[in-house]
Amino acid sequence: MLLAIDCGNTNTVFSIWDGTAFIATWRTATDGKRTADQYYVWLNTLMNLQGIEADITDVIVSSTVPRVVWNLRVLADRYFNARPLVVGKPECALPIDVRVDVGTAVGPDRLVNTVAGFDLYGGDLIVVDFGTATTFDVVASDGAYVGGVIAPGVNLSLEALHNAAAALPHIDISQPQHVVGTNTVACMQSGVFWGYVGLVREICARIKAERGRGMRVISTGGLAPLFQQAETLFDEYQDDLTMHGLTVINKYNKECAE
Ligand SMILES: Nc1ncnc2c1ncn2[C@@H]1O[C@H](COP(=O)(O)OP(=O)(O)OP(=O)(O)O)[C@@H](O)[C@H]1O
Ligand SMILES: CC(C)(CO)[C@@H](O)C(=O)NCCC(=O)O
Ligand SMILES: [K+]
Repeated sequence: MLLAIDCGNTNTVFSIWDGTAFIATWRTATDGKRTADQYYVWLNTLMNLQGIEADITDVIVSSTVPRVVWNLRVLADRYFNARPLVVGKPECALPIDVRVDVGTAVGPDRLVNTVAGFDLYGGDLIVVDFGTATTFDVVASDGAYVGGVIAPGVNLSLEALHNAAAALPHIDISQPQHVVGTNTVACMQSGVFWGYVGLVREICARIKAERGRGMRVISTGGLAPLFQQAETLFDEYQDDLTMHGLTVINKYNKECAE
């Protein structure tokens, strides 16, 4: 079985893939100081609690935080006797081209989302991921990653308001009843919620115009459904898009090795 690890700047998600389905998914806060032993105790406890007997033979990692990779490598080696595939490293082959400026290191999560989007929906896509940052990945007709857009994440924007302005509280995002807020929280929610609806719509429209073609918009990330409820911004929502991409990349590398 495959242990797929998607490490973002805020959260790290572990999923176990049995070759057909994900049999378990667990989330923890990303922490560069967590050791391999700590990861294993945590994973093993959850597996036992849920009665999951997983014979993990392969490990694949996508990490936007370089310093956690070392401990995840030790986890794979020490506890699963596996040499992990790390997306973005030369030994991890990708089934897509990456067409960006020379010397540019594209975030591995964006490459994985591109692979997943192309696998599920074909080419000419915009993949929008609502994580720590809100990213837009542009997928060409042949599946290549050809660039994109990075905007501040929804929660990051709310935190920035709170951190910078003494009178603004820490709040969670939700869809406000009205655009015109009549209290501080409603004003902040309106600014970020409707601001984001506009941001997504404008960026997708400009990408389509710049590329001179229609493109399907695929969304992923915990906050995408909240936006989709209010306005039709996306053609498809795929909750486990990044995890799906990791399984595709793992399979591709196994086939290449044969
Ligand atoms: N149904 C939901 N309603 C509201 N918020 C949610 C829901 N599901 C998840 N979230 C929140 O959405 C956020 C986005 O989750 P996601 O895994 O896409 O990115 P992240 O973990 O914040 O960022 P990164 O992947 O960069 O670490 C998380 O902070 C999570 O708490
Ligand atoms: C933009 C983030 C933070 C989104 O997770 C990540 O993909 C990243 O660190 N990217 C590196 C820069 C780039 O993708 O061009
Ligand atoms: K993510």
